Amino acid sequence: MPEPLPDSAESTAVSLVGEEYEVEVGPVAHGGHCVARTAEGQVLFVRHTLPGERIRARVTEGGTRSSYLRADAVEIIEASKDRVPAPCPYAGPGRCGGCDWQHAKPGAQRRLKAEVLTEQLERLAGLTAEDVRWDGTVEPAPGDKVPAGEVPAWRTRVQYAVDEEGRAGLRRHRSHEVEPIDRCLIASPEVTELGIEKHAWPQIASVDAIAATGSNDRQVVLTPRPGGRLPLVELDKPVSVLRTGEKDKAVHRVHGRPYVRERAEDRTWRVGDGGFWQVHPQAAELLVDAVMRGLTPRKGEMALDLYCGVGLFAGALAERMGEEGAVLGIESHKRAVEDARHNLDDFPRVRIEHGKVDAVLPRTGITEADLIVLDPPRAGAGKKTVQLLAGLSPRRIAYVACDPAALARDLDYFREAGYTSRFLRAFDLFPMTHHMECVAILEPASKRS
Ligand SMILES: C[S@@+](CC[C@H](N)C(=O)[O-])C[C@H]1O[C@@H](n2cnc3c(N)ncnc32)[C@H](O)[C@@H]1O
Repeated sequence: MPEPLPDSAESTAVSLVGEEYEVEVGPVAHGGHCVARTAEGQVLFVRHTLPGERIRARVTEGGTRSSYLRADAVEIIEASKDRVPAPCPYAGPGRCGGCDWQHAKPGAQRRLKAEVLTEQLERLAGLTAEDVRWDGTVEPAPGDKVPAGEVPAWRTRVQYAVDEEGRAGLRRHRSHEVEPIDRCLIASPEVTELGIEKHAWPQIASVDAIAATGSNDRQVVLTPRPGGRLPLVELDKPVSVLRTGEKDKAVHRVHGRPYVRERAEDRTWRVGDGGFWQVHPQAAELLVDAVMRGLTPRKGEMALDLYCGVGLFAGALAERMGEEGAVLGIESHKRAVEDARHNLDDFPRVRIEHGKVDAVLPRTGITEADLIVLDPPRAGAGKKTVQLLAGLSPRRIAYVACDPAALARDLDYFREAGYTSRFLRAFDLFPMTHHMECVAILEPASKRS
């Protein structure tokens, strides 16, 4: 007999966790799952399946009164032609939550992501691929083509969780539980070489492993368990070690450099304290190229790089706009601001301001900009920021987005504010997962007509 849901607002709701339903699987949905319906009409979001399959789904979350249930495909009755045996031994119902599409052919993964982007644009913004001038494809990163049955090893940063016994692994889907692993197939060879999985990590809650692209810098950031002391770290390769503070969450140097040096655009980028840098080794170059092709910066222009991290797009813009050009970057992470200033100190007309975009931008007194790049975190920029940006009357805007839902919402705000898409491109910079990266180039709607 199903148990009552302990955390349900509905006192009469009955948990359906563990119940099984034989269902026909419908379309893919944002988040790495597909939509199905029980015979009673209740919506299921099912992982480990593909559109068109007939499966047995086992409920993992939800009850009789839930607006939807989450489930895993535990038996594939009729398989999709896009299905392959998952190359990773840790993928599957109840196992590692890191990848979503281990069981799908690479081309099919990109089609699924394209369907998700299409659906999000349509449902959240009423936009078609034609409206945003997108060719409907998700482009693979060059170099990610691997023989059938193999997996591109792209992840240059991996956050390992550590279980009670000190074993490194990855978190199970929507869980704090750890799936101990011997090796992550999508980790880059340089991360794998560190041998994090081979070591015991007593008193540690998580280990962030970073292998820089284009330099030999390797780093681990350790987060101790409450009251835990740091173990002596001796890894297979020389690494710098940082530690996250228990109370303040500040990052402290244990040994080695407090930063790694990444290479992109023929420059070296210092990234400190485990701060943001694109995870796929080709992402920085690929995104800069897409953004610059879209913006076509001219000598002497004035540009903004918002949510600028360590200054990647600011540097690329400054390089192209020459000595007369000027760039203002805005970034909320203090250490990233210091790094951006350091990385771009050879450009006298680049200024980096510290703080949140919507608070700092009005204070700068800037009333016009020629070009804007914005690369916000997953939540997107939001209506207020979009209105601020449109008010600066840029001739073009490059929106770099890691979440298709936030992109769709913000494109809708931009449309309201008079900016439409000149083109949109989507990139598969997170193979085997449901994530993707998009670049939308916007211009005043008046230009388009
Ligand atoms: C997706 S990263 C982009 C970084 C950079 N453009 C790059 O490609 O390396 C987003 C950045 O925005 C910063 N951030 C988050 N919220 C912010 C806000 N409200 N205002 C300014 N920066 C913010 C984060 O610290 C992070 O560095």
